[in-house]
Formats: sequence, C-alpha cells, structure tokens
Amino acid sequence: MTLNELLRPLRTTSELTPEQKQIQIKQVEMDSRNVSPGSLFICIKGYTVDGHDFAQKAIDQGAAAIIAERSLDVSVPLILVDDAKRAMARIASHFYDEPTKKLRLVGVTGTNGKTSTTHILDQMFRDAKQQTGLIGTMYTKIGDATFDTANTTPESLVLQKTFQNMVQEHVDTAVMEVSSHALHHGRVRGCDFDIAVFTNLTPDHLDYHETMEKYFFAKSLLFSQLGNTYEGKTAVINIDDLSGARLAQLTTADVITYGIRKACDVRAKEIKSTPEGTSFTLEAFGEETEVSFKLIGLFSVYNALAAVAAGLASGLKLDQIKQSLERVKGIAGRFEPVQCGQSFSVIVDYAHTADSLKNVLDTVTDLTNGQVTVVVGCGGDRDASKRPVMAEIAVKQADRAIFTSDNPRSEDPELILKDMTEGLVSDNFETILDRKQAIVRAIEQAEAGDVILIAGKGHETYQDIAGVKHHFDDREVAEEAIRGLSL
Ligand SMILES: CC(=O)N[C@H]1[C@@H](OP(=O)(O)OP(=O)(O)OC[C@H]2O[C@@H](n3ccc(=O)[nH]c3=O)[C@H](O)[C@@H]2O)O[C@H](CO)[C@@H](O)[C@@H]1O[C@H](C)C(=O)N[C@@H](C)C(=O)N[C@H](CCC(=O)O)C(=O)O
Ligand SMILES: Nc1ncnc2c1ncn2[C@@H]1O[C@H](COP(=O)(O)OP(=O)(O)OP(=O)(O)O)[C@@H](O)[C@H]1O
Ligand SMILES: N[C@H](CCC[C@H](N)C(=O)O)C(=O)O
Ligand SMILES: [Mg+2]
Repeated sequence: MTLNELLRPLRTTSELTPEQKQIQIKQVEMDSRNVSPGSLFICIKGYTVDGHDFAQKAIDQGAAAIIAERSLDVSVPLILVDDAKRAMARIASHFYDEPTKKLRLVGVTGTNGKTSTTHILDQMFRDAKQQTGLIGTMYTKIGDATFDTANTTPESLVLQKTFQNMVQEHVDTAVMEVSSHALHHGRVRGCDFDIAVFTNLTPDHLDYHETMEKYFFAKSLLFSQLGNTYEGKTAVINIDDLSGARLAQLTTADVITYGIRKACDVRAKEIKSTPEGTSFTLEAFGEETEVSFKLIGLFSVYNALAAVAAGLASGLKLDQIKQSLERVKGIAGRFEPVQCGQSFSVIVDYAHTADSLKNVLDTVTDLTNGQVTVVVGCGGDRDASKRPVMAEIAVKQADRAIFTSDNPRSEDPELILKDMTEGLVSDNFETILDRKQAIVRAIEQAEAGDVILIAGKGHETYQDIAGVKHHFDDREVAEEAIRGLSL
C-alpha cells in the first residue's frame, strides 16, 4: 500500500512530496524491535518509555516513514498527529482492509462478567454452526486454535491483524471483551461493532480512571461509537444496573434491555440455585421458556441474560439459545470447583473486585450450611482503593478469611496486605504472605461440609512478583494440598 493511501483516513498527507506519497509501506509497527525494511513506525508515548525515543532505531532497521506527536529530526517522511494511538487505530483498520466490516462483531464491556459472557456467546454461535472468533482476558481464539494475548483488549495493530486472520479463517461472528483501558486509549477505534453489551459498572481501576464518572465515560464510548438505529446496530444493556439505565438513554442504537429486578425485554424469573447449577424461567419479548444450566450464582444468570439478548439481536432463535445455555460447561477459573473426593468444597474464582467478591461470597454462603473460608489477596500496581473494601467484605461475609498475596507486581506484598487489613476491627482473619501456604492452611483446617473460596486469580497460571512471572495455579496448589490430606 502506498503511504498516501495508508494515510487516507487521517487526512494529513499535504506535507508529503509526490515521491514520498508513493513510498510503499509493507508493515505498520509500534515497536522498533519489530520494524523491518518498508515499515511505517508509529511513536507511542507509553507509561514506561516514550516510543519517540526509538524513532532513529526504527529508521536504522529500515522504517520508511514515521508517525509522531512531535517534531523529530529524521531522514524519512514524518507525519505529525495529535494523538498517535488514535491515529494508529484508524491506520490499523485501513491497513488490514477494514476486517470488522466483513464479520459480525459483538463487543462486551463492564466491570465484571465480560469473559464469562463472551464464552457463553461463543458457545451459542458455535452451536448455530458458525465459525467463531473470541478475543479476551484468557486468549484469542479462532475456531479451535488459541493464541496468547498480553491484554484483555489488545492494541489496535494486534487487534486488526487478528480480525484479518479471522476473516481469512471465514469467521462469521467475533465476540470480544472491550476493557475500559482500551476504550480510553482508542484501541477499538476502527472496529465496526454490530452489537455492544454492557454488563455492569462497579468500582475498579480508579487508579487509572480516577473517578467513577470518568470510568463510566470510558465505558460509554463503546455505545457512542455504535452508530444509529438505521445501521442495524444493537446495544444490549443490563437495566438493573444504574449505569446501564444511563447508557440506554445515551446510545442512538436499538436497545435490548435485560435484567431480573426491573421490567425489561429479556428477563429471568423463578431463579433456583443448587451447588450443581441454576434454573430459571426465561422471558424474552413475551415468550417464555425454562432453562437449567451448569453455571452457578445470580451473577451467572445476568451473564446468561446478556448472552441471550445478544444472541437474539444476532438472529438466533430462543429455542436454539436455550439449548446452548444448557450445553455451556464451566468457564475456567470462574466458580471452578476443585474436586478430589474430599468432604468439603473448594472453589477457585476470579473475583478481584469488591462487587465480584461480594457476589461470589453471597453465592457460596447461600449454598452451604458449613463454614466458609475465603483465601484472597489484591494485585499490586492496581487500584489500591479496593483493598480495604475487599478485606471488609471478606471478614463480613465469610466465617474466616486468610489474606495473602495475589500478583504483587512491583509493590511490596506486605504493604498490600497492610492496606487490606489495617482498618479491620474483627478478628476472624489471619495473614499469610505466601499464597501456597495460605491455601494449604485453609485446606488443612477444613471440615466436612465446609467451603473454601480461593479468590482473585481464577484461570491465571502465574504469580507476578517484581516483574517476574512464576508458575502458580490456585487449582494445582489446592489439588496438591487436598491429596496431601489423609482423606
Ligand atoms: C497501562 C497500559 O495500558 N499499558 C500498555 C502499554 O504499555 P506501556 O505504556 O508501558 O508501553 P511502553 O513499554 O512504555 O512502550 C511505549 C512504546 O514504545 C515502544 N517501544 C518500547 C521499547 C523499545 O525498545 N522500542 C519501542 O518501540 C513500545 O512498543 C510502545 O509502542 O502498551 C502495551 C503494548 O500494547 C500494553 O501491553 C500495556 O498494557 C499493560 C500490559 C497493562 O497492564 N495494561 C492494563 C492496565 C490494561 O490495559 N488492562 C486492560 C484490562 C483491564 C480490565 O478490564 O481488567 C486490558 O485491556 O488489558
Ligand atoms: N455479571 C457479573 N456481575 C458481578 N460479578 C460477576 C459477574 N460475572 C462474573 N462475576 C465475578 O467476576 C469474576 C470475573 O468474571 P469475568 O472474568 O467474567 O469478568 P471480566 O469482566 O472478564 O473481568 P476482567 O476485567 O478481569 O477481564 C468472576 O470470577 C465472578 O466472581
Ligand atoms: N484485568 C485485571 C485482572 C486482575 C487480576 C488479579 N489477579 C490481579 O492481578 O490484580 C487487571 O489487570 O486489573
Ligand atoms: Mg475478562
């Protein structure tokens, strides 16, 4: 593609000479380490380093042109833009030939439930014999092939290339998690969403967004980018959530509401939970059907409703949807039981916010007559304001809490524990810094009928300590500890 053609979405080529406009661009890169001859290099001001400092390195490696936010003394054409990340997103979608226009794209945003909802949706579209794509916290998936990802919502260049691969693999529907960071950074600009789903908004990432209002604003960008009714776009919104009600008013797309408490388009009634699963009456646009599925907890019903509404918006039939829900197996690290024949329950769950911890503890306490122990920590380099709140919820709702490390990252894990515990007045907790020891301790003390909830890391298979990822899997550690008991 010529430089002139590549820059078309930016409308800023006027400074280029006719010869420069004809330069052939073979690749677009934001990391100098990946630049090869003929690349366009985009300078991104990061949180750790400034990509502008690598422009010369990129040229030494063959970069044919540079996009930057400030003037640089370079020997190749330099295109100045106000916001390189936003410019990159448009260039990326153009370079990869607008792949999201060639498939159905469903974006799921909200504080909690994105991974769970996208997995339920993926199952529904697969059951409808569609070729599917999935992008989210755990991996990117194209058909049955999975690929590792660094972010829940990747940078635009990675994202658009992934969509191009999906198009090449004949994907009909792609479902993706859209994080608030991604929306704030414009990573999904250039994505042509057909359906946008909102799960909920509760405190998290306030280190980054500062206020709930700014956090809401970031989430709302998915809905303002959705377009208008005449383009056949649909916003699927949890109407029981106050922010959902605001979003329903803000978007110009068609709206399908879902919920449990308020009147809405897609609603669950008569919900019954057992340790084996959940059943409910599903009412969708006046039609009713009975559903029973293997996921546990009221929050899982919300995720199911979000998926039902998005499925209906995509043209799936209610009966098909009901059958798919019944086929959904557990989602890795989301209320995942560890079963080795022991007389007590061990549940591994990814609750790492106050709201999710509260919900999952509500579920656990509803389903047991035994004692509940929660093992939980908070991540380093993440919103510190959630630490005391999560600890308070743990001691209030569980019989006993063992506070431990999550991913300390660059922080001192002792200080994270101090943030969690220093305001607590109850004495039904202890702190054990080493996560393995904390899990072992909980398991050794359990009695028949008790439940141990190991929260915060879910599917994660590492513990990030001072930037080094050590292998760590709550499920493996718990299993080993149970096997070490004389049952
Ligand atoms: C805060 C944040 O969003 N950071 C993202 C950012 O990293 P950064 O700002 O530190 O980048 P940097 O290392 O300073 O590099 C700046 C630029 O210089 C370039 N560079 C760097 C070195 C070099 O030798 N040459 C070079 O060209 C880099 O390629 C980059 O373009 O750009 C990286 C590359 O795309 C991202 O992977 C990284 O996400 C990190 C891993 C992260 O933790 N992000 C979190 C906060 C995040 O985005 N989370 C949300 C989910 C949240 C949720 O819902 O729970 C997500 O979507 O993942
Ligand atoms: N709809 C929901 N409402 C509240 N809590 C939920 C909901 N769905 C799941 N949870 C809780 O949140 C945890 C994380 O769920 P999930 O991974 O689906 O969320 P996510 O939005 O993808 O999170 P992340 O932002 O980390 O990617 C679950 O383990 C569960 O404890
Ligand atoms: N997407 C979330 C995951 C948090 C998981 C928890 N284990 C932690 O490390 O804090 C985040 O990056 O904030
Ligand atoms: Mg997720």
